[in-house]
Amino acid sequence: MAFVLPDKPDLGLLLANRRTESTFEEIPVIDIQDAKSVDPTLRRQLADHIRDACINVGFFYVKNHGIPEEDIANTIKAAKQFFALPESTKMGLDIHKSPNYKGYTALLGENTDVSGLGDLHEGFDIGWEPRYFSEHTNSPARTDGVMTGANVWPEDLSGFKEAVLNYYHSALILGQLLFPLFALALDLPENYFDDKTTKPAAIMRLLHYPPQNPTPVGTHSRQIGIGAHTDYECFTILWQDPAGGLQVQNTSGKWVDAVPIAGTLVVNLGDQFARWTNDIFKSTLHRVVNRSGLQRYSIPLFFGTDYEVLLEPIPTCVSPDSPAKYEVITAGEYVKSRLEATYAHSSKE
Ligand SMILES: O=C(O)CCC(=O)C(=O)O
Ligand SMILES: [Fe+2]
Repeated sequence: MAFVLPDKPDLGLLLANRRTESTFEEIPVIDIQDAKSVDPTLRRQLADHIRDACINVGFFYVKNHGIPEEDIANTIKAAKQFFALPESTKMGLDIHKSPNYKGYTALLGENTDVSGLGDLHEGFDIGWEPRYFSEHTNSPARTDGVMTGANVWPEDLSGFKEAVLNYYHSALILGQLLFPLFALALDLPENYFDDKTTKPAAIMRLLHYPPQNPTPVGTHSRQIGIGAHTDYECFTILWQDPAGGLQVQNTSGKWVDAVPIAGTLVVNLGDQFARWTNDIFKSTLHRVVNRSGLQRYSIPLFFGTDYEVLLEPIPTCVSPDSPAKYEVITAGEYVKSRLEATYAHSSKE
């Protein structure tokens, strides 16, 4: 579905000058039901809303996202069963044993904010599963260069793998729907990312956050659910349960609650998009503090370009006044270096 852009000779300056320092108090909710409309005006309108969110906030909720509620419910049920397993069983799938960070992360195993003392969550990470996808799609065999590494799965947890991969597959479809909208939001042809996302590079996590003790007023705990960080890939698709606790920092430094809204998912931009756009799209700092008194579960899926793609600034996002800020490296090298830093403190080597 090609969308013909009107002539915009000043496009480069126009986009590069879109950089904003505005702050925000709320995270917008965007209905994406027109994402595949045959009417290009509706797609353009939707992309304009997305652009506003991307240049001002870096976060938005999506309504009508298309991931079946049943897939979500089955995956959360599977996550609860997995995290209830004995620690020794989960440690059999220790992420440090896997090439490229697949498997189980114990409580405090990650330290997302280097000034923190470890994150109060446990997690389970997967990526692309070749056998499943060759049965379900026509995707060719793939290699992931420096990010190559097979998934690991718990034994004897009936239905776990199917539930998790079903959700993963649905979330990938949503991601593939969003890429053309991000392209339009950048005044690029809708298919701009097609040849850069031929074999979705997406890591998905199941996360479990036990409730944390209240911190005395005026003090800040150095152990929270997940320390303040930005994500590494282009964008994250996040399901969060009703317990709440996700917070997003605005440009004034205030933490704004990303309150769970039933029927929506949160989408936030990551550092790959900040690099593509020379920071015109915001990769916004966020964290989780689970003060609900409840067990909290969430499912982030981090969607980036193919791992061998170079993260080069889009020409219209640089100008003499806004020169390129970032060294050009491949998506795989970039993601790998960020994962190494995150897990460095719990690495046994
Ligand atoms: O659990 C959440 O709500 C957010 C998780 C997150 O920010 C991440 O895993 O990068
Ligand atoms: Fe994150």
